[in-house]
Amino acid sequence: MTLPAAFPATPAEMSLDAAIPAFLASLKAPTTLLVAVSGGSDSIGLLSSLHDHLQADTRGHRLLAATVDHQLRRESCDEANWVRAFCAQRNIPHQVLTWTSEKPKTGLPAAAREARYRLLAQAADSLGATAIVTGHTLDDQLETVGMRMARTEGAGAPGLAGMAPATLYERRHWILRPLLSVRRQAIRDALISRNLVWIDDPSNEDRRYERVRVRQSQSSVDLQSLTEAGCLRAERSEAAARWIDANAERIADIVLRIDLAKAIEFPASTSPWGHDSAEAAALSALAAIVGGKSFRPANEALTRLLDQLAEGRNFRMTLSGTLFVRRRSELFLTRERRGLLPLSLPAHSERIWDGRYFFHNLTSEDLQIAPGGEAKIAPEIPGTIAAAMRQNRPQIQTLGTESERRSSAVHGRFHLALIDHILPGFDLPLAQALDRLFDREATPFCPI
Ligand SMILES: Nc1ncnc2c1ncn2[C@@H]1O[C@H](COP(=O)(O)OP(=O)(O)OP(=O)(O)O)[C@@H](O)[C@H]1O
Repeated sequence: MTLPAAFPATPAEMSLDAAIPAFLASLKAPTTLLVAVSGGSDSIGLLSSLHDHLQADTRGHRLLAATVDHQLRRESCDEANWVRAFCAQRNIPHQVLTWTSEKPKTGLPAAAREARYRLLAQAADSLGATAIVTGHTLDDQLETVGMRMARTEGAGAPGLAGMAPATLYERRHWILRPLLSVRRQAIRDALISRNLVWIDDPSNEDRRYERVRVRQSQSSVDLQSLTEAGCLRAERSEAAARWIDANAERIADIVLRIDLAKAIEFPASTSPWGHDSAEAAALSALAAIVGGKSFRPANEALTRLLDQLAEGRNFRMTLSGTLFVRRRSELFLTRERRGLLPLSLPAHSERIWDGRYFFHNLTSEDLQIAPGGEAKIAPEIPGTIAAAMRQNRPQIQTLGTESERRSSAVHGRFHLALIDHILPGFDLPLAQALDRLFDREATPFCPI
């Protein structure tokens, strides 16, 4: 088994004092690390160990810390101040980031996580940090996979690889997790032996949260199976990337063409059109991207596409909002016509339209993005694809009756919903192939 890049060096459990030097050694260049510290044992262990090991480090890494005050519990402000004092004693620059906006009634853990990463990313920008570092442990990893197993479609599903050691957030900030092979108890033991204390968050024991229930039940997942799932996911991503590079071509704004005669002979196709094949991995990613979705199609739907392709006849079908049209040995993909909605683009705002285009309104005028922008239609494009193209492109309108193009005052670019918000490091090769296909700036390089 070859371990891909951005992957823990060992599938065995590690101590805190082994994991941190291994992590520091894996950094490719001098790095400014912004450590996300809640004050709990994991992040205090992470920060104190990084601080200790960096005393003797001469490679020029820098340490910063930030605490998010979610304002969900009365004690949260005191806890953030406690972390501030902990950092001050060690001369580690620290910021408290406060989540001030109104809290949702449902989905609070997910909303809090979104807010936390947004605030940490803003802090990383303002402080000039190269990467954000979190204290996720092997226990968190096993809980995550335990929860995903309850919902997933069986062995081989990408989510079973768990959290990646490096994840790119908003195509801009790498989030690194050096403690994914370390048990929470090992961190606590290390802290006790150093006479260090931490804060216990009472919501970690609250059985209303699924994560807590999973933690308190027996899990059948282990580090070995996790590592194998991670390797499998990374290998599939690489195979899909090679397949896309070799076979997919963008022939108009968001219309792809695949030469099937060539694709079937692709070297990685051990079982052409099988679920484990490179084309299945590539086509499921392309279906999500072209359709503007942040998740891949379900297995059952993907099977229908693969079965059609195996039959060899012309066909037309939709999958994940993507229209697939086969004409002899060519397969065309574009966004289907259904479900395209207008979206307001207020003055100076940034919005994503249809999961496919990002717009920044640089004007002081309220605008709207509507389906039906101009499309140049080449003669080789089949009629159904051309009809969809006339609807699926964006046009910018003023809010009055008269519509007007304002391309100079509105900045627009492709948005690939599947990978642009959160990109697990396993899928980095796939993201790089998609950058080439969509002529985008390269994905920022990973610090480890
Ligand atoms: N309030 C906070 N401020 C700063 N960092 C935090 C905060 N809460 C969590 N973190 C960071 O996230 C890591 C994981 O924390 P925890 O497991 O409590 O969060 P979570 O809600 O499970 O996060 P995720 O859902 O992203 O896994 C912590 O070790 C820490 O690095």
